[in-house]
Amino acid sequence: MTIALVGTGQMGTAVADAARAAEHTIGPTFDADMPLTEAPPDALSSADLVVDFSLPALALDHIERYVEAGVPAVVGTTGWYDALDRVRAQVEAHEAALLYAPNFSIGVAVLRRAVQSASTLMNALPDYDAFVHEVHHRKKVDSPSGTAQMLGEVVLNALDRKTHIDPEAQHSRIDPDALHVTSTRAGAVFGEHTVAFDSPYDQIRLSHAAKSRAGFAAGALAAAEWLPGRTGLYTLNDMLDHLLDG
Ligand SMILES: NC(=O)C1=CN([C@@H]2O[C@H](COP(=O)(O)OP(=O)(O)OC[C@H]3O[C@@H](n4cnc5c(N)ncnc54)[C@H](OP(=O)(O)O)[C@@H]3O)[C@@H](O)[C@H]2O)C=CC1
Ligand SMILES: O=C(O)C1=N[C@H](C(=O)O)C[C@H](O)C1
Repeated sequence: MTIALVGTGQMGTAVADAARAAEHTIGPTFDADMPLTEAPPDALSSADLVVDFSLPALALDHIERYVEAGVPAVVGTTGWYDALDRVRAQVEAHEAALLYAPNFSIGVAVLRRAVQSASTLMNALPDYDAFVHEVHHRKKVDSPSGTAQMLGEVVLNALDRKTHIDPEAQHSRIDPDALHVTSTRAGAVFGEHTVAFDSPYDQIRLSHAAKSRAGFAAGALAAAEWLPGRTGLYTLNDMLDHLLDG
């Protein structure tokens, strides 16, 4: 398969390494020096699929281009999920194929299921408060991380006593109805996510820590191999549900 890469930074490099190791070909590549938005309309025509790990601010323009060009796209770039309904409408109108995930690590997909189960139990246990915390490297441009937002929504949807996510630093007491989702940026941390449930008696923590970017790249490559031949808007969970649950 010939894979076009949009974004050749930390993740684009990891995906290229994984793709070459699996004997795929890296086709056209785009970055700040060769922006996709300024490339000719047929710039992706030699690719079977595009993998996008670029900048949150560019994601929607890139997605529009993939959909209109009819090239299947795996999108790892975070920070655009408020526009999900618009993207879904674009994908459906063009019968395009797009798979996105805030985190392509299979371990995070397992964590998500564990958080879902724990949160459902916690709904009946009002002594437990909940919070989400994430830690990433200093170069990360968006916060909270896409993964922390996703995990926060899983908790929010299961806990009737939480009405909204509050991602901001607090300068006064937090609203008890808010789910506090916080971020730390330090050093070269690949990505750590914790969902915790805290009671007067104990604290339960569900955590994932990436050891490198290889797990994200492997998940993105698995998605790239799964998507061609399908149409619609998919998440990594749809793919895993299909592979694991049949
Ligand atoms: N879903 C997942 O599993 C994961 C998602 N991510 C997300 O992926 C995104 C990228 O992360 P990361 O690789 O660490 O970031 P980097 O900053 O290392 O890479 C960003 C890339 O975007 C490129 N870029 C900048 N401008 C343009 C443009 N106009 N057109 C095309 N490309 C452009 C940069 O180009 P240049 O190199 O020339 O500056 C760079 O190659 C983030 O949103 C991050 O949150 C990260 C890890 C895992
Ligand atoms: O920018 C990163 O590095 C990462 N971003 C993703 C996110 O925002 O959740 C996934 C991973 O944690 C690494």
